[in-house]
Amino acid sequence: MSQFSPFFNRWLSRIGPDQVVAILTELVDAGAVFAVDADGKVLFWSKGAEKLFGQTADMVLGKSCAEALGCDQGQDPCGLAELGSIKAQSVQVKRLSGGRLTCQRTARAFFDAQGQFAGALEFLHPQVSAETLVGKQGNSESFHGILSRDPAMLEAIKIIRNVAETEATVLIRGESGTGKELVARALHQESPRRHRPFLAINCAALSPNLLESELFGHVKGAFTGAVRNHAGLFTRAHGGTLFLDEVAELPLELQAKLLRVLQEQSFIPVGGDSAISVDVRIIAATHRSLREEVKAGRFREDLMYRLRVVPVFLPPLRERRLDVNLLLWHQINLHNLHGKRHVDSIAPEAMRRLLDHAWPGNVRELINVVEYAFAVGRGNELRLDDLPPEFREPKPLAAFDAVPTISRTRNKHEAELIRDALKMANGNLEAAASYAGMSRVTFWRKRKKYNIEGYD
Ligand SMILES: Nc1ncnc2c1ncn2[C@@H]1O[C@H](COP(=O)(O)OP(=O)(O)OP(=O)(O)O)[C@@H](O)[C@H]1O
Repeated sequence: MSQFSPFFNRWLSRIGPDQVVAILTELVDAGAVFAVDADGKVLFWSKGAEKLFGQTADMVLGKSCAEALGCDQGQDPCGLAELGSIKAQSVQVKRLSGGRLTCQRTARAFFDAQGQFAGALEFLHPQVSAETLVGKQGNSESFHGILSRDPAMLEAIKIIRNVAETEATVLIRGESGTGKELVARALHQESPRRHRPFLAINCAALSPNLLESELFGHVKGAFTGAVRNHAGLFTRAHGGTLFLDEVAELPLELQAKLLRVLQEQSFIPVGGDSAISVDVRIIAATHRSLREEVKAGRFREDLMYRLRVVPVFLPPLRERRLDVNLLLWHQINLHNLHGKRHVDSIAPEAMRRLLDHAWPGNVRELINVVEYAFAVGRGNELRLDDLPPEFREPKPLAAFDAVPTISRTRNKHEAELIRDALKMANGNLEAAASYAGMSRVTFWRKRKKYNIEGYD
């Protein structure tokens, strides 16, 4: 279905397309939008771009965008004409006030009827450093947007760093929302293929026929509705990386076809009669055990060995309590940067619930919980009332826990919270109190109460 109503064009010409573009780009908060022509000369420079880079439209219109932005990325700064689109690329741009600013760049090229590059639309927004985002957290680990302090995650990051330079096929295992796609993107960014496309597909999301056509493409007339040739993801990802999410859901017939690409770097599009050669690195991901799938006869053993040359495991968030705090503050600081509310502490009861939560949706769920808290709550403290209902319901007591009193349960959580906070802060009381969402005095008092020593 078209995204436009049949009346859109009429409405657009009544208001004026330039007005609409200017207003639309103003709605994109904290970001710069600009358009360039086929020679890379700036045609449009949004108010956000003026604010972000300190250069008014008068100063840059008609200049080359490389000059306007002061990009220092060599001869072909973008590669955009060749790639067609760029997503979340990290670039350094100059500010009129001096200094350079690291931005995330997303861009889309346009091509005329002859297939010639006809210009592009770009969106840049400041990439805030992990240090700024995690604020009080101190020595955090951030790798291409992956934040973690958990030893198992850091191990996974180490493997990714080492394996990125090679051509090895990587299989990422982890529950939904643990960051499998983020990790796959990081691997691509670290690899020599970083200037080529990174494409992703969820193998569970499409019917077998559609999936085959999406992956391998089809030729005109291959089936009813195939009115023109369609280049599949393997063709479009040539030279780059293809991320196959939920690979365990790939139907058996497509598993054979995938195995062939991995072995021979070639495939035949649907309805085609000749093989196309490609150079694509595969990163696959699954929340299931491929071994179990092989045992159940649902997955080819030979393909499993081809895919899991380097297996990487991402633990669920409930097993990474150190990360819950880190990611919470990361998200809070993101909202603090852009929203009206400024949160600088978390009420102890809220913190306890957050640390105790099972996080079935992992980091994705945590992101949503913070968004919820900023939408419904007010004030500088994030309180229990700001959390979604499932956090506020009283927790059922475990059957084997012979009638523990509420205060005993609470004390246990509180003591654990204090121990965790001290560990995270390497014994620094000020930082530990802030992790636990308590004032320094309360933290000190509770620490005494539970007789928690060390870390000084
Ligand atoms: N360690 C992390 N640090 C920062 N952000 C993270 C981290 N892990 C995940 N995220 C964020 O959580 C969200 C979910 O991550 P992602 O899509 O990579 O998970 P996934 O495992 O691929 O999920 P699914 O299997 O459901 O597709 C994304 O917004 C991602 O940026």
